[in-house]
Amino acid sequence: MATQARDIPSIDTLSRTVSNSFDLSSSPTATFNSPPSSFGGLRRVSTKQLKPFATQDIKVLLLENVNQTGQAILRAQGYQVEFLKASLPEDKLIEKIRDVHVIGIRSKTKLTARVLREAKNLIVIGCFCIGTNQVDLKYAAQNGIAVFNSPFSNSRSVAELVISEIIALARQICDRSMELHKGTWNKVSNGCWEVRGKTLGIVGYGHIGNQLSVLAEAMGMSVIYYDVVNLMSMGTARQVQTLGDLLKGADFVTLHVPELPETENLIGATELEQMKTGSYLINASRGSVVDIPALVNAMRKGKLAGAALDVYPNEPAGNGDYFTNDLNSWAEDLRSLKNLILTPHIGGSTEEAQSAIGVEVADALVRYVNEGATLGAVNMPEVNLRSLTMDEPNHVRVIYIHRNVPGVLRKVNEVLGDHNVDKQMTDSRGEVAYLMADISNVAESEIKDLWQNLEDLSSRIRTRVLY
Ligand SMILES: NC(=O)C1=CN([C@@H]2O[C@H](COP(=O)(O)OP(=O)(O)OC[C@H]3O[C@@H](n4cnc5c(N)ncnc54)[C@H](O)[C@@H]3O)[C@@H](O)[C@H]2O)C=CC1
Ligand SMILES: O=C(O)CCC(=O)C(=O)O
Repeated sequence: MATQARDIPSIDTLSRTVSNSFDLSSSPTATFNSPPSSFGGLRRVSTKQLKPFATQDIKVLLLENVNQTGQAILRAQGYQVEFLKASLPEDKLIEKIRDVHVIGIRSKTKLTARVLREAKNLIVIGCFCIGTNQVDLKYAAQNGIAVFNSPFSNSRSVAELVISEIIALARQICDRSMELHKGTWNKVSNGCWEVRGKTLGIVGYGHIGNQLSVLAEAMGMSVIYYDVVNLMSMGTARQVQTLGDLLKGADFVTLHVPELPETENLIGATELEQMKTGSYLINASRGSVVDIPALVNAMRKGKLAGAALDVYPNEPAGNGDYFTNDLNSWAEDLRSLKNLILTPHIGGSTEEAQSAIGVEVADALVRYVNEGATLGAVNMPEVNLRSLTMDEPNHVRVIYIHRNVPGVLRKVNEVLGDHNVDKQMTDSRGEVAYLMADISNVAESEIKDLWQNLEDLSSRIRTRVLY
């Protein structure tokens, strides 16, 4: 287990001053941590803003043009926020990540074990997107770094892009438009179809697949779907038992699965061969899901009448003229194909989605940094306690992320034992467990010892004491 840098500053800087207090209506944590109904309804209390360090010492690095809404929330906390429009190459990322407590990324930045090993101060990662395949989630958890994402704020945007592509492919709109841009009038109906009455096959019937299902039926399409789990159908959609059944039955096949070892090249030469002649393929999931040379082949042979790709195995770090063979060896082949829509990973790129994602992920980061709450984390157990209040001035919140091995709780409670444990919650996820306890009557002079005693336990991954 790598040794992490310590979260806690010297006792001299451990001030008990609560410089910002909020009442229930203005606290950034109020809606999240309001007392449960078992506490007798909503009591108007002043929640205490907890501090692991002075908030202005928290360094945040935001990459990939994270939306302004997210930046504003983080800056309002007083954190130091550095914002960059593009992602960084690995060497530059390693240089920068050494210094920061929080990093915000989108789908491009790869937070591998090699990068995270250098991130000695990092406590939390915010993926301002749905996919988290770009982060080594296991390594992060084993090293006490929580990861948050936005599980559905851009689902609708992706579904709407796909709907537009279904019609655009059926009518060859992009080719006609490109021709006319070049001055050529080409009025044809050959190979152009209505979508009404056609069958849409959805692979991966999650948040995006569901939205798409409803929209497609509203246009008069029949919907079939394939998923590795049994799921309730929307409307009159029908789940099929195998991918082969879906490929054989659909006029349009659209992919909405996560990037996993099992989904790599999910659609290759064999699967393309199973599709109906003259059908269409759409991929707005991840570039690894389709074997692109096999797709080029299927299109050249006329097996497919068209395709739309939004995602690619290698994507550029930022905007510019990068869609060439230097990045992906088959880029020129793709560019030469007819009725092939190529978009630069914009499925989730709408004002609505990006602004909602900015708020959702930034809020989760603030809750985690300031209060230790892991609700919504994708790699840690979900743990939360109601907020400490201003009526509890000598309370501290202990967060102990540890290896999930027998006997830890006994040892932790021995350390906490001289104090009153007001509330405590612990949960585990695989090899990692997360304990949160609010303890009372802690003198300022005791905080550092408390922290040190927990750090000295052999099961420790990371200790934070918020006060
Ligand atoms: N192009 C873009 O801008 C965007 C792309 N995405 C991608 O779309 C993916 C799907 O997003 P959501 O619908 O929100 O995810 P989700 O998690 O709600 O749904 C994914 C579904 O795929 C199923 N699945 C997993 N492995 C499968 C397999 N081997 N075969 C068939 N089904 C399988 C799951 O059971 C689940 O129902 C994301 O993981 C992300 O990679 C997401 C948002 C934007
Ligand atoms: O907007 C982005 O950068 C990524 C969108 C995406 O692929 C996701 O949300 O998983």
